[in-house]
Amino acid sequence: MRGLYAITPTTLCLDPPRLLTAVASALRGGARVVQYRDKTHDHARRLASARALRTLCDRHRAKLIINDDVELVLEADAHGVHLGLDDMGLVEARSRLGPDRLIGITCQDSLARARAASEGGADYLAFGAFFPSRTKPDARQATRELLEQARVTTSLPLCAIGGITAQNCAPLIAAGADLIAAVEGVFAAADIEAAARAYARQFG
Ligand SMILES: Cc1ncc(COP(=O)(O)OP(=O)(O)O)c(N)n1
Ligand SMILES: Cc1nc(C(=O)O)sc1CCOP(=O)(O)O
Ligand SMILES: [Mg+2]
Repeated sequence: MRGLYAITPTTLCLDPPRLLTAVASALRGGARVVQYRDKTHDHARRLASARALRTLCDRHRAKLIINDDVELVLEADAHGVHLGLDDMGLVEARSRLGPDRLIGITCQDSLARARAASEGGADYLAFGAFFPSRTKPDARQATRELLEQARVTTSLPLCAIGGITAQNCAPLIAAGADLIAAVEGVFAAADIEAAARAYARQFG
């Protein structure tokens, strides 16, 4: 797993045709992972969108990760789930999803949490927020030095998130980030494909 990790804004999820058009643009621009992050509870719409996103991601050989919702991963046959501190625990999620689905874990600014997630069988570790984020203004802040420390302690893919743009992500990649996750930097752009391509270029 390496490259741009594009995360959908909830507002866009309310309009499935626009969501699919926007995600298709991000994928054409080179996004390698897509996270369906929809904080609403409209199960029918969420399931239909997740299924359509899986088909779209397959077409681009990209991975579809579902935010928070392990059961939706199974229903939509997505590639995996992203779990934070308030979500289902890693042990229970692994037992529900089996060995082949991906599980990403939020570590915020904690190497201890990263170690526990790694030992518990996570597939990638997410650190953040590296910059102020309008999507999540209250996110804890993480540093580039923390990412460097994580890099020497694990070979799992490391994901950096929080206020990351194509212009500020290079030092994070140099510090060891395999995945750069972004919401606003991709989906608030007037030209989503070009925005995604600008991130993708940073991976060389
Ligand atoms: C790639 C990635 N990293 C971190 C998060 C944050 O997850 P979480 O702390 O569970 O917060 P919510 O996204 O659920 O509000 C993420 N979603 N993706
Ligand atoms: C969903 C999320 N989690 C974060 C964390 O630090 O765990 S920051 C964040 C929001 C990322 O959106 P943007 O790219 O618009 O800042
Ligand atoms: Mg969560």
